[in-house]
Amino acid sequence: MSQHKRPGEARSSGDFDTEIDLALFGALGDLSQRKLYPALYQLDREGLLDEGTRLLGVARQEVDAEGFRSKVEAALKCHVKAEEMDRAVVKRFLARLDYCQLDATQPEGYAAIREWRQAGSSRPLVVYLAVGASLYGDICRHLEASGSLDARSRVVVEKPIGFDLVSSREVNDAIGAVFPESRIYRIDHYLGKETVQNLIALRFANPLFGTQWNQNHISHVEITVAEKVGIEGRWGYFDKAGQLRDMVQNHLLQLVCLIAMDPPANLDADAIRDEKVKVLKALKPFTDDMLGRDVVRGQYIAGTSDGQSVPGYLEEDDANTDSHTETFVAMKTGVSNWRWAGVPFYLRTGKRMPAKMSQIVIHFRQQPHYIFDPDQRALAANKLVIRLQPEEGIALEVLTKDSGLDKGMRLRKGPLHLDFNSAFAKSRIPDAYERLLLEVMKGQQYLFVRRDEVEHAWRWCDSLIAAWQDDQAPRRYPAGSWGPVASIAMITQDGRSWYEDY
Ligand SMILES: NC(=O)C1=CN([C@@H]2O[C@H](COP(=O)(O)OP(=O)(O)OC[C@H]3O[C@@H](n4cnc5c(N)ncnc54)[C@H](OP(=O)(O)O)[C@@H]3O)[C@@H](O)[C@H]2O)C=CC1
Ligand SMILES: O=C1O[C@H](COP(=O)(O)O)[C@@H](O)[C@H](O)[C@H]1O
Repeated sequence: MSQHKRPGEARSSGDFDTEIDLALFGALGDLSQRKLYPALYQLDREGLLDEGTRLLGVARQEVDAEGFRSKVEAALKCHVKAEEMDRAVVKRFLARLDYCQLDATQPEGYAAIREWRQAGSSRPLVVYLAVGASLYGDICRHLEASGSLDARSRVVVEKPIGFDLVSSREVNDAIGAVFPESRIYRIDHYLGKETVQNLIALRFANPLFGTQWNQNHISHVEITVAEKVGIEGRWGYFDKAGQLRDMVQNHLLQLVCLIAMDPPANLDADAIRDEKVKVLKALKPFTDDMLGRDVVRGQYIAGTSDGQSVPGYLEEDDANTDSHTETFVAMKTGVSNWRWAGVPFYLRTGKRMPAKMSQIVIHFRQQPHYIFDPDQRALAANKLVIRLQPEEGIALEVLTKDSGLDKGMRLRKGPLHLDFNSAFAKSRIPDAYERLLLEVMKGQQYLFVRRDEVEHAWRWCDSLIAAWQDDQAPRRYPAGSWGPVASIAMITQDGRSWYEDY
């Protein structure tokens, strides 16, 4: 592999082993425009796209190659910061693009993909499926039947993989009938986030944490993934899913895995994924009696966001006013093994919360014998706050003596803070999709989800969904609040509270 290039400089052929051709299905959709083109452009700007790399956009709309390039350019203008737009790189990036109009369910158009492949070099083909999962099977089959694939072709698929365990198996079977597991890249974009990756470094490179990371030293773990946005025109999709399927089954459970897993033998994809699967298998299943106590479902009603009035979930465009779909979920769960016995994991995630904020808080146990002011006892435990977004960073809350002659031995809480933006100010923090696309090009799978992970995650969620069948409507919470009051009661019943130093 060669040296890293300067921004704006493309890699030349033979430089390294990430030369690919990319066929992007769903090329005119929201994900492609908001995330994939900006990420690919940034990779090009960083000199990480090989000179010969080409992209074929595939969608149903009738547009010629020039029209397609104009749409992609517009997407870049909209989603890349003005100061990061480099005209020469934009020109080079657009020149890589071509377009193929087809209905992915019909076999006819696929010959054009094979011809596009044959007109290129012998680069491996990466097929990115930025379309609904119901199309994955057809696309894989038609690609194979048309002779567009070879033994090096890879496929990238987006979440959600199915709707439950049974449907996820159908989707995985359909992809697996064409691609072996070693060439399937299931995206969970949280795994591409800088701080999420840092969990591995934090836990396994620092002996300080390695020795403390278990039920002897940790009292409980909190994970909050709060979103400020509402449904954003996605009611049709979201109402069938709900926040449990949309966020917990994938992103939050991946975070639980990275926090709870045992050290892998090495950094190979399967070594890491084997450890994650052990965590998923050890997650406490839900039983009926836990529903009222350990799980809170919520749905937002009208409220405010950034000082503006916003509608409730049932008043959003296309809404069905009877819907019981949850836009918020909080739960107490656990990992039933020696490392984590008796350590609750409190999870919560919701739409239309006051802020976009994702963080993990590791609460360490108190000292066995306390010698300071009894009034300060509640203070006396360390917390490790891992901030995933925004303002990525890690802070360890430690206790020191308050300064001043008149303070006696008063304790004061303060953070040892590593702010990624200022600590690594010279380098831009890349978007998750940049890293994930680069890893696909390199053929590295450690940031992607293996089939058994998806299925164990569904099995656990299915146990909760089954118990919900007879549950009453979700609890209401005003848009712009931290969720239903019951989610606060859920944690306070254990003598704890959600960490609020946002
Ligand atoms: N948007 C997001 O932020 C996220 C999306 N995802 C997943 O990514 C996938 C795509 O989502 P999103 O971009 O939002 O979806 P959109 O509905 O915005 O876009 C869908 C794209 O698929 C194309 N398409 C649909 N049906 C066919 C067909 N029969 N033949 C050919 N092309 C077709 C559409 O083409 P045309 O425009 O020509 O009709 C369009 O380009 C979904 O699986 C979604 O769950 C996952 C995480 C986040
Ligand atoms: O996968 C999804 O994630 C987004 C939240 O992602 P983030 O990177 O902005 O935290 C969520 O809004 C969407 O509903 C869900 O499908």
